[in-house]
Formats: sequence, C-alpha cells, structure tokens
Amino acid sequence: MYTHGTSQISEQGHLVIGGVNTVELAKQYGTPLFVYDVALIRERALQFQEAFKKENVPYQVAYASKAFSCMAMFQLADELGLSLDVVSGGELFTAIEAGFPMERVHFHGNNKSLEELEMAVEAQIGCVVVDNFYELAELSRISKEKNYKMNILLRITPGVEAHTHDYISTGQEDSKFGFDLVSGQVHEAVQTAFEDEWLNLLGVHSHIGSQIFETTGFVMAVEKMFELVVEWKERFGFIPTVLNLGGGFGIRYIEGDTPLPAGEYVTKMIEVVKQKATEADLTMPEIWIEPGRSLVGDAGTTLYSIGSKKHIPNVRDYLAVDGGMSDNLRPALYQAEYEGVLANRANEEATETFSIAGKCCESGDMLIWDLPLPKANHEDILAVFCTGAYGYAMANNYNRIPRPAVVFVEDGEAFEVIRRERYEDLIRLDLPLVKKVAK
Ligand SMILES: Cc1ncc(COP(=O)(O)O)c(C=O)c1O
Ligand SMILES: N[C@@H](CCCC[NH3+])C(=O)O
Repeated sequence: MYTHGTSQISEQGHLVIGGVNTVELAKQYGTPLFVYDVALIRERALQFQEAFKKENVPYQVAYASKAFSCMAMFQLADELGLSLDVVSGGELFTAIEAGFPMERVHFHGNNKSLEELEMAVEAQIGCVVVDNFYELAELSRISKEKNYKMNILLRITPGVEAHTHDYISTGQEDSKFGFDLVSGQVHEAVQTAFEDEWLNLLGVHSHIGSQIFETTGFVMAVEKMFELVVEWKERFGFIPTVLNLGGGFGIRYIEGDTPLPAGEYVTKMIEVVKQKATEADLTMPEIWIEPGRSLVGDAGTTLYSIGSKKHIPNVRDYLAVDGGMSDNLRPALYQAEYEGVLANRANEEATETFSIAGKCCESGDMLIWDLPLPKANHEDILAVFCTGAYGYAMANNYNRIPRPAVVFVEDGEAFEVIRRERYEDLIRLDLPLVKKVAK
C-alpha cells in the first residue's frame, strides 16, 4: 500500500489515518466520508513556508481555497499562518464567518460581480487580483465610493503553458484569465492602475496551470515578468513590490506521478527572482504563491462502502460504491486517476483487478478503471487516496445524492467539520408548485 502522511496499517489490517481507525470512522459517520490528515496539511504548509524563511525572502503563502473550502479549513489555514485566495463571494463569506483575518485575503476571478467587489472593499481584504479592464474601472469606482484605497495585483497571462491537462492550463495567451501580454493590454492596465488614486498597485500575478511537476514553467513566467517590470520602470516609473507566481504545484495521485518536494518549487522561484532583480537593479520583491492541491490533495482520503458487483466474463469486474462523480468529478472531467485499498483489509494481497463504478446514472461515472484489490465484496470499505483537492469542492447533488460528511483526524481524534447532507437539505430550496387559479 502507498503510505503517506500519517497513514498506517493496524495489526488488524485496518487503514489508520491520524491515529484513527478508518473502519471505525466509516461506522460512526457513514460513507462516503472524506477524511483529512491534518498533520499532513501542516507539514505541506511548513514545507512551503520554510523554503521562504531559509532564503530570508518576504512572502505570503496563500491557500487557494477553491481546492477545499469550509470554515474549519479556513480556521486551520489561519492557524498555519497562511493567507487565503478566494474566488467568489461564497468563499469570501465563508472566510468572514470563519473569522479569517481579512488583511490576508486575496480575491481572484475572471468575472467578479459588482456585489462581490463591493463585498471585498467593505471587508477591506488584503488584495484584489484584477483580471480585466471592466473590473479595474469598477473597483476604482467602488473604492472611491467606499472611501477605501484597495491594494491590487494585475493578473497577466505570460504566454507560458505548463505541461498539464489541457483543461487546466491557464497561462497561455488564449485564456479567459488575465491581461494579455502579446497584444500589449497589460501595459495599458499597469499604467491605468498605477495612475488611479483609489487603487494601490502592488504588483503582478500569474498562474500557469495545475498539477505541475517541474520548475521550468515557473522560471519562464518569472523571466517574462521581469522583462515587463523593466519596461514599466522605464515607461511609467512603476516598480512592483509583489510578484505572485500562483499555484499549480503537483502531487502524487498514482505511482508514476513525480512531483518535486513542495519546497523545491519555491527555492527555484526565489533563485530566479533574486537573479533577475539583481540584473535589473531592483529591490527584491515579495513573492506570493497560491498552492491549493499541494496543501490538501494528498491529505484527503475518501471512504466508500462497496455495494453491488458485476462480473462480465472476459471483460471486467465492476465494484460499485455508494458515491462517485457526485463526490469526485475529476475522473469524469479530466480522466484523473487514483489509487485505493480496502480500508478493512489493507494488509491483504491484491489478487484481483476491479473497476470501481459510482452510483450515478452515467456510464462515465467511473472512479478507477483498474484497481488491484483482494477479493472484495459488499462488507468492505474502499479507501481512495489523494481526494483532498477538488473532491468535496466540486461535489454536487446530481441524482439528488446527498454530499458526504468531512472529518479532520489528528493525534488519534476525529472532528467532524462538514456534516453529511440529509434528504431534507436537498429540498430546502425547493418551492411547491403554485397553480394559477383559473378566473
Ligand atoms: C489563480 C489560481 N491560483 C491558484 C490555483 C491553485 O492551483 P493548485 O490547486 O493547482 O495549486 C488556481 C487553480 O488552478 C488558480 O486558478
Ligand atoms: N479543478 C481542477 C483544477 C482547477 C484549478 C483551478 N484553477 C482539478 O481538479 O484538477
């Protein structure tokens, strides 16, 4: 079994995470259940932070909360000294309710609504990452109206495409995100923002993609940014104090995935930024990053109960679980691959190969196509690893399947942080049919 974080196998052969027996968790909270290894989240955060501290570089590590957001996660992020990247009024509202310090909140998004911008200014958040000219003008207007000078970064698309799945590449020129570099919009944006008395332009932001295993893309993005910075200094006298290099650091989902240790991405970024700043005779800027997946991805495990089985001779054996694309859209959306074990028989040798199907009414609702397991049946609990990022976050009520509960585990204790949806929750927004009364 692939052991990571605090996961272990007990003498009984049960999967144990954070000192808590997952078979007991499944009994107590039901399945599907998301289990987060809090110690592993702490470790990942520390790896990023230590890399900055070692080089004595001013920094912010902002948790990209889209990967998994709930109040407890935001409170943990605060405790870990992380900043927070939000991309919607809903994420910002969650941060406010969680008591997250607003000065460490950064607001992203390619189409923030006016209400969202007003909310950000009223909450006096740390920074808005401005994506387009419309937002630039509206944010300035709102800041003036509310008499609050807002810190901003400008998101640019540096024309760097990270080696990753097409759907999650965002740094290339043809992207819905950010100011385009090739056409020169970015210069106009910098000049406009720099001259605006209600906006405080801190610097620029780029995010080149997700699930990235190398540093090349980040290095290229920094090089591009510095070409621009030198130009801005000459043309407008603007010198950025912040460079935000986004997130996208990869994790190991399956054998063969080879991410770098978290700190290595940072160390390389610092090296290039230092070198470029020296060459350009500029003060070293603060470096901000926004890891999502790499902070919470491999800390999450989903527990499922196994239900029906289907044997198709000479084709395959299906094992169906009590969740699927309703709690993990990634296989259907990106052909993402996962590994798993039987949580109640984690020490038994795999003798069969199963295809793990979800319970939704879609043929494409498959979680894993070929999973080696012992002979499994409906009394077993399947644990799927590395589901902590974009799992619960993209969970949905397709087929009116209630969303799972989420527990944090650490030091032998479990804390429920999101309760399981009940059927009543599913109809809470439904209104009865009101028939028109015929006159
Ligand atoms: C602007 C921005 N920052 C950070 C992230 C987090 O990415 P990841 O979860 O891959 O670290 C994303 C998502 O890709 C993003 O769009
Ligand atoms: N949701 C995607 C990543 C998108 C990142 C957000 N910009 C995933 O599961 O991999």
